[in-house]
Amino acid sequence: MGSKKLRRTGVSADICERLKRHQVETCQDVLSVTPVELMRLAGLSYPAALDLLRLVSKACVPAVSTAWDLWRKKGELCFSTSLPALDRLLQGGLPHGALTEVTGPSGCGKTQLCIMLSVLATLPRTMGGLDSGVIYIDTESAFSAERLIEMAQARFPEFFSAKERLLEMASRVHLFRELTCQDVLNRLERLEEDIIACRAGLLILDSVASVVRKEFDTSLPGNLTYRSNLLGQEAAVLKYLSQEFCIPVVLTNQITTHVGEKVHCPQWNQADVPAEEDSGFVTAALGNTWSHSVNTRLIVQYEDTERRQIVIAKSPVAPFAVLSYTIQREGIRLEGNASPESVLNQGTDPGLQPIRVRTGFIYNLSQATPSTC
Ligand SMILES: Nc1ncnc2c1ncn2[C@@H]1O[C@H](COP(=O)(O)OP(=O)(O)OP(=O)(O)O)[C@@H](O)[C@H]1O
Repeated sequence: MGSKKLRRTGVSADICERLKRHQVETCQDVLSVTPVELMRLAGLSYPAALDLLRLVSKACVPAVSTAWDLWRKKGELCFSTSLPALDRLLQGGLPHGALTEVTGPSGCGKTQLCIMLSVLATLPRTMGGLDSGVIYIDTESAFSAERLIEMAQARFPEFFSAKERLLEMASRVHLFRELTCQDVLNRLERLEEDIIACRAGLLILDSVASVVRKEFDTSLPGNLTYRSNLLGQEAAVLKYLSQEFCIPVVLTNQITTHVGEKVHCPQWNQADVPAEEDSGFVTAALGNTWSHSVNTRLIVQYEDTERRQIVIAKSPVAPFAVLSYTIQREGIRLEGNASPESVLNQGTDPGLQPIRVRTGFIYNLSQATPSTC
C-alpha cells in the first residue's frame, strides 16, 4: 500500500507537484521523511506537515475487513475461468486481490489461457465476465489480436455474432509490450492511472520470467541478488495493485530444469522412478522468493501430443488436483467429465506429489523446493 501514488490520496495537486520535484511521489516516500524535512520539501508549516503525514498514513493503511465481509462478497471476489471443474475447485475461479501464476513448458498454452481470460473479463457480468477492461503486459511479443478475435467468436458465437461487440471487446484489451526488466518494472510502477483509465478488472503479465531470464546470468556474482531484488519489487507492486483495485492478477512463468539433483521425497517409492528420471526435475522458474510471492499456482504440462494438464499446485482454497485439457479454436477446453472429485485424493501429500511429464522429468510441486535458477 506504500506504493500508492500521492495524487490518489487527496493531497492537493500543488503539494504533489512540489514534492515530485524532490522525487517524493508515493505514500512510502512521504512516510520515509521526518516532519521537519517535509516542511522544507513541501514548503509547509509544522502543523500542516503533520496533517499531511496523517492524511497520507490514513490513505495507505490497508482496510480491515472481517471474515463475514469476505464471506458475503464470496461470489464477487472470484473471476470465473469458464472452466467449470477448475472454478469449482478454486471455489469460484481466480481470486481477486491476489496473484495467480500459470507456469509450464513452452507451447503448453499459457498465452492461450491469458488470451481466453482477456475475452472473459470483457463479457457482461450476466455471462460470468467482469464487464471491464484488461491490461495485458506482453514481454514476449506473443499476444495475437487475431487469436483474441478467433477465440471470442468460437467460444461465444452468438454473443459475438454482432461485429460491434467484437470491436468493443477488442478495444477493451489494452496491450503494453515491454521487452526489458526495467521497462516492465517502470510500467508496473505507472500502472495505477492506466488501471483507472482503462477501467481494468484484470491484469495479465505474460511472462514474468522471459525478460528476467534473458537479462540475468545467475552464475555471475551479484546477479542473483540483483534479480531477487527486482522480482521482489515487481511482486510488491503487483500485490499492491491487485489489492488496491481488488482485481485478479495473472502471471505466466516458465519452468526450469535441475539436472543432476536428486529430489528427496520420502513418500515416493524409488522403484517407481525410472532411471532416466532419477537425475533431474523441473520446477517453476525464478526461485524461492518469487515462488512464495504468488498466491495460487497452476502448472500446465503435456500429457501427450494432443492433451495437456492443468495442475492446481498451490492454492489457499483448493486441494491438489489435475484436470486434462486441449487447446481448440475457442481456447482451453477441459476434457471428459473432469469433475473435481475424480481428480482429488491422488496422493497423501499434495505438496510432494510427483507428476510424470513427457520429458521424463518430474515436477516437484513442493513449495519448499530449493530453486536457484
Ligand atoms: N487456433 C488454434 N487452435 C488450436 N490450438 C492452437 C491455436 N493457436 C494456438 N494453438 C496451440 O497453442 C500452442 C501455443 O500455446 P501458447 O502460445 O499459449 O504457449 P505458451 O505456453 O505461452 O508458450 P511459451 O512459454 O513459449 O510462450 C500451440 O502449440 C498450439 O498447439
